[in-house]
Amino acid sequence: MSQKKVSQKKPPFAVMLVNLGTPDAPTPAAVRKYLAEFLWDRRVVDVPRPLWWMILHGIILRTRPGRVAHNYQQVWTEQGSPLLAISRQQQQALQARLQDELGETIPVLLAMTYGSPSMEDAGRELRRLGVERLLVLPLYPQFSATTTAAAFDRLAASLKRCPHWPELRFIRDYHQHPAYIRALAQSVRQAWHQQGQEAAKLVMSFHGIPERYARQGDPYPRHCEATAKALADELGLRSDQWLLTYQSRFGKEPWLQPYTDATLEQLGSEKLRGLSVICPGFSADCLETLEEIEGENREIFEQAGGSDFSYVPALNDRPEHIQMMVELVLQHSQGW
Ligand SMILES: C=CC1=C(C)c2cc3[nH]c(cc4nc(cc5[nH]c(cc1n2)c(C)c5CCC(=O)O)C(CCC(=O)O)=C4C)c(C)c3C=C
Ligand SMILES: [Fe+2]
Ligand SMILES: [Fe+2]
Repeated sequence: MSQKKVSQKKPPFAVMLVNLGTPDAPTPAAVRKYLAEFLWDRRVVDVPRPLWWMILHGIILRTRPGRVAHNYQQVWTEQGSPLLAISRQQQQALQARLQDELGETIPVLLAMTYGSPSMEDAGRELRRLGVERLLVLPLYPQFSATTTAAAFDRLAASLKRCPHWPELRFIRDYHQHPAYIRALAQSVRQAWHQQGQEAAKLVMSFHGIPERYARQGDPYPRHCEATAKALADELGLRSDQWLLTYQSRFGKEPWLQPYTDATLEQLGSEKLRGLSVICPGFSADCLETLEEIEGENREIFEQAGGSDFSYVPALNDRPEHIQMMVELVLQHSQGW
């Protein structure tokens, strides 16, 4: 969006939406560059550096980018990567809604932890606008050190050589926020209304992390469990109507379980008719939802014998999602 159109009067504060980041193009070279930055972060992979450098550069970055670039090609849009295109829509919609709500321009910037737009890009824009207070909203409803803390590290690194710090507030998570749970429930009800009936089962699939990280204290699985339970309660589901699973496993060590793909294979083999999958931890549709769930996991379920699969899209720029962001911003900017 055109951040240059913002008026010259100093805004009372600005909001920075943060998400993971995505390759610049669905090509092996661009995916290699993205994975090289992302997978080098110790918050993401904590294997000792010399060994990890050899594995990453000697094996993973030689073999994975070709296959993953092919996957990105399946979901790429005219506006580029879905994650970036949808994040831009969220940015525009939030700025417009804040303008309506507060009657003044609150600049909303977008920054990615990896790749572009970078935190430095956002920092330059903040300086141009004369912003002195910054509210950072990482679009990860559930806290994990692998995502939320990594975003914080990246922000701190971008400020290391910055002589003009803004006052900072950082939203840690919103995994049980009523407006978030309501928005998720509404998206499920709408999907079921459009398909003419409720699904027999709702699978709530979250991105996984290594089990070891949770044992070391990452509260992420507790946050996912709380979100899933709150969503099930909001929808009035019985305990046999929903399941919590974890997707996107990477590497050889055990990740959080049950795994989404194994669960869907099992449900398919039981000849389940009517399965909806929602991914509440993804605020924007991306490779992991569109290709892995709507593509790959649908196929696993159907090939095992299941039928009537549906994927409930991420909250993206749905009005209830943007309203939730407005509520978070108003709550966390008090006194500014
Ligand atoms: C290697 C370890 C990984 C951890 C830990 C991890 C945690 C994690 N990731 C997300 C959200 C997203 N991940 C996405 C892609 C993606 N994730 C990993 C690895 C880990 N993620 C990889 C290697 C990739 C790239 C694709 C691939 O090579 O398979 C994305 C999608 C990005 C896009 O461009 O669309 C998101 C979003 C969360 C929420 C999370 C922990 C809670
Ligand atoms: Fe990931
Ligand atoms: Fe994946």
